[in-house]
Parts: sequence; structure tokens; C-alpha cells
Amino acid sequence: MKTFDSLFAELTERAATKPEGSGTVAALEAGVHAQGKKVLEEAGEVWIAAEYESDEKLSEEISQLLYRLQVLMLGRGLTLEDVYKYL
Ligand SMILES: N=c1c2ncn([C@@H]3O[C@H](COP(=O)(O)OP(=O)(O)OP(=O)(O)O)[C@@H](O)[C@H]3O)c2ncn1[C@@H]1O[C@H](COP(=O)(O)O)[C@@H](O)[C@H]1O
Repeated sequence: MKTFDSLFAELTERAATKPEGSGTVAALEAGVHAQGKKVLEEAGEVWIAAEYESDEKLSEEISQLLYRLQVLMLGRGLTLEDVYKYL
């Protein structure tokens, strides 16, 4: 199963190799402003799902929020260590 760390490694590789058709590459090229909006959008969807939707839907929305946070981290050039040191 994919983990936060393994997804980050995968997205880091996408950022480096820029394969055609990668949504991550497109999201990185869209810039930090667009990446931040996606984080906010997904966070809102997590909140709504937590109040009104199933565990499965909530889990899916949380996975999308984690993905969007990682895209923003890459967009700003942060590493996992930059964030983990505050946990
Ligand atoms: N985990 C994710 C992931 N989570 C969310 N998303 C993107 O976020 C979208 C869902 O978010 P929204 O709710 O905003 O849906 P939407 O508005 O219909 O989507 P968009 O129009 O914004 O694309 C999905 O359609 C994906 O584009 C993801 N895109 C990719 N990944 C993983 O990232 C890795 C690299 O993916 P690629 O860069 O596409 O190769 C792969 O392992 C993927 O599984």
C-alpha cells in the first residue's frame, strides 16, 4: 500500500522527469498560488465529508488533501524532513 513517504518519493520523481500526461507535473507548473487553492478546496471537501458523508468518501477526500499538500511542498521546494521536524 502507498504511504505518505512513498507518494512523496513518486511525486518527486515526477517533478524531476516530467513525464507526459502527469497531473502532478501540470499542477507543479501551475504555480504555488494554484497549488494553495487546491489545498484549500480539498480541505473544504474533507470538512464537508467529515460532517455529512461516509467513512469511505471521507478517506478518499483525505487522500486527495494529502496529495495536494505534497504538491504544494514540492512547489515550494520543501522536503519531508522540513515538515517532519515539527511533528
Ligand atoms: N494521489 C493522487 C491524487 N489525488 C488527487 N489527485 C488529483 O486530484 C483530482 C481530484 O481532485 P478534485 O476533487 O479537485 O477533482 P477535479 O476538480 O475533478 O480534478 P481536477 O479538474 O482538478 O484535475 C484527481 O482527478 C487527480 O487529478 C491525484 N493525482 C495523482 N495522485 C497520485 O500521484 C501519483 C502521480 O500521478 P500523476 O502525476 O498523475 O502521474 C500517482 O500515484 C497518483 O495516484
